[in-house]
Amino acid sequence: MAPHADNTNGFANGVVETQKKDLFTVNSPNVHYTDDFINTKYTYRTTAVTQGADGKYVAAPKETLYDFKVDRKIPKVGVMLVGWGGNNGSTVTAGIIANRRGLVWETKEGKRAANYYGSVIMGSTTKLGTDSKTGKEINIPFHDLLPMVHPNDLVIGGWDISGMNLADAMDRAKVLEPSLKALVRKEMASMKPLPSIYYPDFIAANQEERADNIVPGTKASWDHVEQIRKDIRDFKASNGLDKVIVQWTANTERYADILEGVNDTADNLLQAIKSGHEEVSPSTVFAVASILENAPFINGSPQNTFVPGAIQLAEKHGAFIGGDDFKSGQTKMKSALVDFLINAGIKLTSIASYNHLGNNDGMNLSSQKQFRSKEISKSNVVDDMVAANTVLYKEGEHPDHTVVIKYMPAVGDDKRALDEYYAEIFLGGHQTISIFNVCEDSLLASPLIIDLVLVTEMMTRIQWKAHSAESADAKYSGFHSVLSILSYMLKAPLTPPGTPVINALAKQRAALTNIFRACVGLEPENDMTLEHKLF
Ligand SMILES: NC(=O)c1ccc[n+]([C@@H]2O[C@H](COP(=O)([O-])OP(=O)(O)OC[C@H]3O[C@@H](n4cnc5c(N)ncnc54)[C@H](O)[C@@H]3O)[C@@H](O)[C@H]2O)c1
Ligand SMILES: O=P([O-])([O-])O[C@@H]1[C@@H](O)[C@H](O)[C@@H](O)[C@H](O)[C@@H]1O
Repeated sequence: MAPHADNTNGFANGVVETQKKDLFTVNSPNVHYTDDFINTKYTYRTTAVTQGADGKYVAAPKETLYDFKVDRKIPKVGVMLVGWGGNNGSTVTAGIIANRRGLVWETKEGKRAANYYGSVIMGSTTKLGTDSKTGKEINIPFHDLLPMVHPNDLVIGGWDISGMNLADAMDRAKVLEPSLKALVRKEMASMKPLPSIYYPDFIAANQEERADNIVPGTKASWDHVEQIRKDIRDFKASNGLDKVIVQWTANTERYADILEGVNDTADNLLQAIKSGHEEVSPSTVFAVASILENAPFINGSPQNTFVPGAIQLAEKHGAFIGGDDFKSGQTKMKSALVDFLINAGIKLTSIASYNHLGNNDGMNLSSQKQFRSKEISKSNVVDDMVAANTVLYKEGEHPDHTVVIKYMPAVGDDKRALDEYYAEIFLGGHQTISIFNVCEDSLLASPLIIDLVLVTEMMTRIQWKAHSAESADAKYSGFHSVLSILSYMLKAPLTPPGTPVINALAKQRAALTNIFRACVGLEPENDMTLEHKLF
């Protein structure tokens, strides 16, 4: 099918993928399909634990009944990236063009074809069940678990304080092969980021030289909120979109101070923006504007964009937010390795995480305040796994953990991550694991940008209500505004206030998988395979 006419950013719109044939249906009295919806009655089984006066635990199976409703209609979706002209923004844009057109290009290792490797939604599978005759596992593409948007159909636009068009930005990024760049250059050259807001105090001073595409004003103002809201509406209208998702892939900002009367509540935050308070960051202004436009907002960087007032505003408007900080390479590895070591009963006693990189992100992070934001997100990722193992670690005990990031221009986007994991093992022994991990950062982060969009968009089409006789006429609701289901893609998962943060990578993937399975009436995936043990 020929693509639609170019949009205002000159990015040829992929045609919205027609409702592809469902790969499977669920045969269950609890699942009812209509043309528009999948309606499911789901029994959520957990274990309620109480502790008696004698200190003994009592575990009781608990069942909660839910009704889920999934909208099967695949909408036309736009993604607006803040920092579109950056390494990640230009790379993910080129990647979607390459996939949509099925491009093949020459490299020194021979021909390479466009793919979505590194995307958990597009590049991995999930177990549907076992063949009723052979007992073999049947695995399906994760993307087929629910009626999700296809990334080839995404319309991309966005903002950047640098006015460079996306072809020149792609060259500046130095991420992609010249042969691939040549194939997408024309389309990329026609795309130019919208002007953005620039508050110098929030990012490194070394970023000033690229700030030639900015909206007037160097601190928060309500005009900035209204301008961003208008940009979102215009992008949606000019591309005939059903919905827009906004994602921050701009520079890492310093942390904002949490100030009573300024950003502690929704009303105070709105007032602080109107009064031009200097502690309101550009990313928080973008979050507020997106929330008010009911466009989900995802923060791919580590700063505390979601100050308490922003979270409260999202909850008030029933808008989706998610973050923080793409989990692309060194930390993704850590969240899997630490989970394995601690759950194997091996007492991790120190983690040294060093990396150097030479891209603009690294240059911004060479400034202490911006590095501090990243150090926090990279350091907290082991907390839940350590706290869960009271056999190895006493209350408050944890491994030493050091994070170092150095800017070395020569290596560009190809970050070098060096890690040492040092652990105590049986009878006073030690295990030392050293890892040298070259992460092509933008090629690892771009698929995460896509996954965050696909999952967030899917969540806008899933509703739930408690299942009971009384609730038969009750209204359906959306999931909580803070999308903790996105945690697999993020270093510092944002969760609804007062709820636990899970960093263990396997648990995060299981949560994503099993929530999606529940929406089509399937039990959580478990690997008991009793059918292969009890016979
Ligand atoms: N593997 C990864 O690349 C990775 C992993 C985790 C997090 N991140 C985070 O993602 C972000 C982007 O990474 P990158 O490598 O693309 O960085 P980059 O520096 O190449 O791109 C950032 C872009 O944001 C623009 N920008 C800065 N302030 C802006 C504003 N107020 N409005 C609009 N645009 C603005 C800059 O001009 C630049 O083009 C960084 O914060 C980085 O820490 C990246
Ligand atoms: O995701 P990850 O590889 O652990 O962390 C990365 C850091 O190692 C890198 O220094 C930084 O520039 C990237 O933005 C990213 O945060």
